[in-house]
Amino acid sequence: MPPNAIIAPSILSADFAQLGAECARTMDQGADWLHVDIMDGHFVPNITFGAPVVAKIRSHVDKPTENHGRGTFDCHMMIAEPKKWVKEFKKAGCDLYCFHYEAAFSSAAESPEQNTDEKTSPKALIRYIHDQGILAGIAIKPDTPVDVLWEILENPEEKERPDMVLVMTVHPGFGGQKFMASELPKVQELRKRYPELNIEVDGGLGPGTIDQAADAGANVIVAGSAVFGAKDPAEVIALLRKSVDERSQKL
Ligand SMILES: O=C(CO)[C@@H](O)[C@H](O)COP(=O)(O)O
Ligand SMILES: [Fe+2]
Repeated sequence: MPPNAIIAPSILSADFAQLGAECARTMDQGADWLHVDIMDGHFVPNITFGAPVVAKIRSHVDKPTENHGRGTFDCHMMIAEPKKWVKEFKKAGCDLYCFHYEAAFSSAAESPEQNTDEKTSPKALIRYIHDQGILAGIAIKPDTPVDVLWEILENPEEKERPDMVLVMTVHPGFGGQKFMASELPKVQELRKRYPELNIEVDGGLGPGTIDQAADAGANVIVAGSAVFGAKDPAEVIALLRKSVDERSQKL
């Protein structure tokens, strides 16, 4: 059976003028993790905020007492140079550093396939993140086939294997976009091969789309506009959790 449901509201849809209070309130409403979207204006056509803001909001939410525990800061790094920022985000309070596969290779290579530099490979970056004492996640955009992950997930070196895979269900860059059901076969394939893996979906998740994602096998659910735009965010969080927990029993 897949791991338990983890509901991770994306604070991209929160009121940025009151971020600390918004984060604390969302945790009180039943969130497990907070999903923190970091965008640099290069990897994606949008800019959010950096480590100093993460450090400030960290003080409004209790640190998790165990890996993957309540209060985990799940930092989704939509940035062109993921290795450069690991230490700073760890210092700021990031618990799970999720970088994009597409950004992990040396910037000198024109495409991941051209990269032959082991030091800048995804597995080297995962090892580096683990060496800082935090969890590592790897994300793929809609245009990236899931097959690129097999080699990374099958690595016999535990330190070089990710703790979570994020399958984007929108093109990264903005909240409030339409859910892409076309990405769900990636989740199905991942779940078939890795029954115990934390598989996160991000983009367009809410009451109308959760059942499809849960049926495919996703257990970590990011929801921004569906939670922060709801009249009753606690009800939406509970509904997302119920869908995942019920459906995961049938997988
Ligand atoms: O990473 C991203 C967007 O790039 C997401 O985390 C969004 O912020 C999710 O927002 P909704 O689609 O749930 O509104
Ligand atoms: Fe995200």
